[in-house]
Amino acid sequence: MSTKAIEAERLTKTFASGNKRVRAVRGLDVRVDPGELVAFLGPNGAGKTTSLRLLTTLLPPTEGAARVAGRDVRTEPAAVRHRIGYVGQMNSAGHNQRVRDEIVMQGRFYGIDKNAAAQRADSLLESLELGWVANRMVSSLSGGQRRRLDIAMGLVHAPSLLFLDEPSTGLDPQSRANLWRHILRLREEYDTTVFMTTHYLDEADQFAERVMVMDHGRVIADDTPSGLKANLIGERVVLEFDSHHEAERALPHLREYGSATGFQAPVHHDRTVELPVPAAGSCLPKIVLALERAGVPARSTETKRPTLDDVFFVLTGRTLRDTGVSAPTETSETEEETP
Ligand SMILES: Nc1ncnc2c1ncn2[C@@H]1O[C@H](COP(=O)(O)OP(=O)(O)OP(=O)(O)O)[C@@H](O)[C@H]1O
Repeated sequence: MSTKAIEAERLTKTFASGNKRVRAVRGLDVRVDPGELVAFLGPNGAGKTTSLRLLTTLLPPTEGAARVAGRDVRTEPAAVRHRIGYVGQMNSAGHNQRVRDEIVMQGRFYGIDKNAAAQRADSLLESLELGWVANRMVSSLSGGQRRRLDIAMGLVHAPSLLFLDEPSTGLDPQSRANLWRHILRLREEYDTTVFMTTHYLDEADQFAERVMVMDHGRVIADDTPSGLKANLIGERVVLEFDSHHEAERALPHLREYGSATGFQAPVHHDRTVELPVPAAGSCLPKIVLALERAGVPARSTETKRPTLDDVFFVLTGRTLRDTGVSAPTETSETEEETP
């Protein structure tokens, strides 16, 4: 039996849209180990939500197979649903319910008895720091509290695997940070595997153990954030010289150094030269020494480390902004503090 939390092979979804066929997901292969936190990134329309809906049995695949939480999405969809939590992009809780009642009701929906559902609700309310709003109406919660309630509802039946579709979209930076603190704590407390989509590359970089990038329905990269950055971009050292002329004089030495070590060509701009290197820590002292020996010492040096934005650009030819994803919403909402 599979020990993977998610194991999908050649998962495919084709939609009929008028007389056209939209190939939203084209042969998705995913393997996620228990306990991993995987971020699924991609431009708008890349196929992320459709993939999540296939893995959570909300959509049947056109082709391919997947086992999620040990069960087959085609033949055992009910068993899969019982074993996973899914938090979609829209809030699911009812506005006119009290927060705690909403979680208990969700637990009852999953067949948990009344006492156990109440106990679970209390424990989740505490973990997510929502205990003090337990008796408030859902409609009175802030955006960040609402999102945490969604997560509590997704976890009420103690699933080992949680799918989150853009959990932090629309939250202000403080609420995003707060939400993340809770997601990470829940992982520690309950050992939950998390598979999530996000448009915030900084979040994926900081919190995900693995990043999968999807474009045009296919996974085009799958690695740790640092692996993606090192393998696709590498680091760059920026050398500043006393003048444009000095920088020009240094160029042949840097080209020579670059070609001897297999680096890409240096880029000259006014008094600075930028040189791609695999690891600045070990290369920089050698470069500085080579320039001193050649009589064109650098005035200052700086190391530029790539971001996931750089990776995204190299992979898709676009920045997330180009793809139509709006910048983080700076809402005026401020997360209320626990009194
Ligand atoms: N029910 C549907 N019928 C027809 N086409 C669909 C349907 N659902 C999704 N699509 C199309 O499938 C493609 C992938 O959509 P999907 O929502 O999975 O992308 P996404 O990566 O989640 O995008 P976003 O970042 O905007 O949420 C898009 O071209 C979309 O228009």
